[in-house]
Amino acid sequence: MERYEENLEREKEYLKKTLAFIRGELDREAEKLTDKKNELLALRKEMYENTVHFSTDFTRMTEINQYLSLHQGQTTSYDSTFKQIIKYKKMLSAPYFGRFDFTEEELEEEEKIYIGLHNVVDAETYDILVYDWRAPISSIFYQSELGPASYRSPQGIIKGKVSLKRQYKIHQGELQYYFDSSLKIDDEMLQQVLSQNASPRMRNIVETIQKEQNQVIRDLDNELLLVQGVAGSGKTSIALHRIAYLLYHGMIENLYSNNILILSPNEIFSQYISGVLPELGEENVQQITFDALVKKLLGDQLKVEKRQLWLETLMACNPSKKLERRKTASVFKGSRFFAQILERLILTYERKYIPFEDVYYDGQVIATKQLLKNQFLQNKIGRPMAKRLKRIENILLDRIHEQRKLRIGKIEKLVQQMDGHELEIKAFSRLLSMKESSVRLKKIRKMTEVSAFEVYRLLFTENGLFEKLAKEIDLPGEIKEIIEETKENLDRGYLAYEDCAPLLFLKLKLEGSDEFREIKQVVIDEAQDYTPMQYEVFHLLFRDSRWTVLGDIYQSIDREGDLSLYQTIVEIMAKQKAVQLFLNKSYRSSHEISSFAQKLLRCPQEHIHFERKGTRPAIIYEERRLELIAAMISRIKELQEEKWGTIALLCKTAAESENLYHQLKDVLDLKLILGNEEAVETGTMILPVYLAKGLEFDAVVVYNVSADNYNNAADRRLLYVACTRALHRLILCYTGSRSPILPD
Ligand SMILES: Nc1ncnc2c1ncn2[C@@H]1O[C@H](COP(=O)(O)OP(=O)(O)OP(=O)(O)O)[C@@H](O)[C@H]1O
Repeated sequence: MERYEENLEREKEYLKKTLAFIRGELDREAEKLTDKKNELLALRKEMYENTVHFSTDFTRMTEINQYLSLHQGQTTSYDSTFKQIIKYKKMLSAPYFGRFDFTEEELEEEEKIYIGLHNVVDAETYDILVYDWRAPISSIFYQSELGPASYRSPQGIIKGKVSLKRQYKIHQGELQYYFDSSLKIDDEMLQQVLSQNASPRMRNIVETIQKEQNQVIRDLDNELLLVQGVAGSGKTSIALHRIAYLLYHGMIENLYSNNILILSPNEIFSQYISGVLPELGEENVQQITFDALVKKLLGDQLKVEKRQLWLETLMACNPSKKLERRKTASVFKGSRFFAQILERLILTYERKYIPFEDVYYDGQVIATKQLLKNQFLQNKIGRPMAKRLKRIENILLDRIHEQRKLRIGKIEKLVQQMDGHELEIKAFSRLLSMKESSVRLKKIRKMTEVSAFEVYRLLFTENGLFEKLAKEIDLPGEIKEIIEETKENLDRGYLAYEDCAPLLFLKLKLEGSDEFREIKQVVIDEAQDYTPMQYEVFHLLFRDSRWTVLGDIYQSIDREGDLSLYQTIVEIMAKQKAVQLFLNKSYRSSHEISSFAQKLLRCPQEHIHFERKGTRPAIIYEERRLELIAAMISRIKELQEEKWGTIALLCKTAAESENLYHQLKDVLDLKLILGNEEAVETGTMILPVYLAKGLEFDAVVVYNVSADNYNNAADRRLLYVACTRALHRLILCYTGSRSPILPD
């Protein structure tokens, strides 16, 4: 104890010194900021006074440009000082959270390495008071135990010995306590973090990143990193910390926040995770949902079914032959077999369906049908079809242009012979020529314009074409009906959710795309929710990107998922260096909730839960619905009195959520979430399970777990998702007969 007190004093001294240094730096940076601001204002004034505000004069333009580039440089410098100030201010509350003592091999001196959110360096003495958690040496803190340890530095592997590992609880600049951990980042700290209330925004976990998580965060070797992790294993958290890590190292490799893209399941989720990167001192990166991608690439011309509507249809408890067929169609259209059919469709279209014709100009053939076709089919560098057709169009238009003068001359002669145009021969001739050109252009474009939608439609409308292209491919039993139903949809300009990815695939193959050229890193969360066809689309869109793909096959709600998905992704992305990692430990739910959720799965996964004791999940049964509602109200009121920050009442569908909301809203303080909200806030809310994917709540009440509502394999996975959203309390309630999925 005496020793602890002694060390505590020393640690307090170090903290005091570090804080004093940061305050000094803050003052200096603040001064710099004022100077930079004044310089910027002066430059703006000078620019305003000394340059013209509008000019087509080249020399004046260069002058303006010089000012603009100076202005841009000064603004960047101002921004970087401003960011540094924010970083220092944040660090005043807790400049670091851990320390380890390291002696490098062949060096005598032991170094005390303090780890925090950012580097704190004394530029005069070169002393590093705090190391950024992402610095190469900091990996030891997450990765190594006491004893021999090493880390990868830009100069190679550095070996040495760790003699101490310490963690601190610093609050508002005060050291409250510390403890030494001999083995791993101590459970005590993690216990504390995990016993907190859930937050409506995801938090950073930088102080307690675990060894297996650290491996994912710091992997720089692989171009494709796949992570299968159980519910609550930290996949989303890791994805965001990985982005922060990549950005830190990106300073060397020119990777900036605008080069990274997160594919997010929905807008609520996007909002939920949007705080982590700024908390880590980084700029947020772009997030996009699949629906938004469809809109971006296809525009507004078609009526497109969004994922949420598809899920709502899927979850509805009125099974019909049509719905079963749609599920089959959705699996098939999401498969690589269908991608193969679409590839064959493109080849067939190229050879048979482009209406090449002889092109005439001024009574002469300027290109024969055969010549055009030959030119088009010559494609040694694998250019997309639309680009090759455009090239042909340009060649034709160039040829026409060459002969246009002659043609106008001829038209003028004809006009001269006409009555009534003697005074306007030139103008009238030009008008006639323009009319001719417009008719001709239309004719040419009939050959050279290709619409992905029309090509897709052809597959379902042209008699026998689908069967012909599907040779040696196993088709679903009801393919005729599926073709017919797709045709009906397309004929009325309606694109079902399962047709979105195939149409995008076709469009990207036909036209190519430069839309996301700047993207170098794509992060896909909830990877199990995308079909192989969607991965084909991502591959075409983000051709030169590296990938971090994280998912849990047990949480796929619209299809049966299995581990083969990851192999499929490896094949589609075709990267030289790919690796798959597994995360089996879950951190979200209490021990009791985790064990309960595991029992829901028919084939329990390899799963370790973090030992945080809680209350056993409760299952409420009432004979009548009204009694059930009354029981639920009283339980939710209890939860509210217990002061849980976020309480979610989860229903199977949006329709059920809405219904229940209207029955409860006068007695309970609660919000209805149907997917259009900006974000989920604290309080009690009611929402469909599929919208709660990826989120978490202190307490979860799952409504209507009856045999009618939850009975098949898909319901099992949905219920698993629902239960694994809970941190501290889980209540399930039903009336009628109990779902057979629930454990005894
Ligand atoms: N190392 C850690 N330290 C502290 N908290 C952690 C750690 N790892 C995960 N958590 C916490 O566990 C919870 C679950 O994390 P996260 O949502 O990232 O998991 P997930 O694998 O994406 O979950 P799911 O697949 O169920 O949506 C979060 O509250 C997160 O803060």
